Amino acid sequence: MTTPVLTTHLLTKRYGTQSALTEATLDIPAGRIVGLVGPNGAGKSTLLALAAGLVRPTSGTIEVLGRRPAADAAQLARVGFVAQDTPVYAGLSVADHLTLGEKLNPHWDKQLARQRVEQVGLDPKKKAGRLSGGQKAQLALTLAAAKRPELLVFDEPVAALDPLARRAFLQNLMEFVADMDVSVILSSHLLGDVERVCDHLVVLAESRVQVAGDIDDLTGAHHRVVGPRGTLDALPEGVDVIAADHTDRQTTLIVHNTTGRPLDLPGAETVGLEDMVLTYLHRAEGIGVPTLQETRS
Ligand SMILES: Nc1ncnc2c1ncn2[C@@H]1O[C@H](COP(=O)(O)OP(=O)(O)OP(=O)(O)O)[C@@H](O)[C@H]1O
Repeated sequence: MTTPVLTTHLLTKRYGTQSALTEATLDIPAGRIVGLVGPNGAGKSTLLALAAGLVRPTSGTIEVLGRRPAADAAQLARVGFVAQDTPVYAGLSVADHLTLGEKLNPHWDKQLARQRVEQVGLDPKKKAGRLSGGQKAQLALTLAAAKRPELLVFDEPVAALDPLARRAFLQNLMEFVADMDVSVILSSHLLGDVERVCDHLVVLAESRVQVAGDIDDLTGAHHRVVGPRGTLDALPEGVDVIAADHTDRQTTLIVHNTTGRPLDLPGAETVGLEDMVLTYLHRAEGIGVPTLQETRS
């Protein structure tokens, strides 16, 4: 069996009295492109920093590729991490970055680095400070990729990019991931991007994991059920109500069917990824399901 890419158990990180991540329990299989979504301050960067070994847990456990994050040089080499602001050295040229990468990384893939720079049209002589946001993101991806990691971790890789550059970057990332046999975890505010690129989802809000799993499984297991008021009060065991809205005559529920069997309720229809995620985010904020319609307008 392949080692999971990320496992956490009751993982908690506090800064003083501020809870950044609370009792997160996750088990993410290898080979996925994982989208980590949630509002500002939800704990996404904290989870990624814990995975990269940049910060230590307050309590609970975390393993990345079966080992403690940043346990030693060998473990560091297995993970490529690109922080939120796609950090590059403004005063160094693109070529200088590749030289530095080669010096610092034992498994540096010189050919891959050179090829990618050429393929995405970066001028090796250009100083990184003069690159556009998209080009900086491409350089940061190249540096992380040429380490030949087993896991690439990106904190909001496309946040600074315009829609076209974003699409190009994500397309390029997908092609490259398919070629390289690498797992990816990326955080994003953009559900459309996550839907296009990712096959596994973690929703964080209020420092807690709200829901996690393979996207196809999750969207197949979340349903909107509408029925006359009073008829949906008793649901089968394993069908959890995520949100409920009642009018005088009618009840609308969003349910998570955890039974593994088809949901046998009249009028049930699956909800899309966006509605599912918004339902969890509203629930975390204590807002009911009726706002689903409002959020669309
Ligand atoms: N170094 C720190 N010191 C104190 N508090 C911190 C620190 N880092 C994060 N926090 C707090 O922890 C919480 C989670 O922050 P985090 O940066 O992980 O959220 P996020 O989901 O990545 O947010 P965003 O989408 O805005 O980047 C926030 O309330 C934040 O203020």
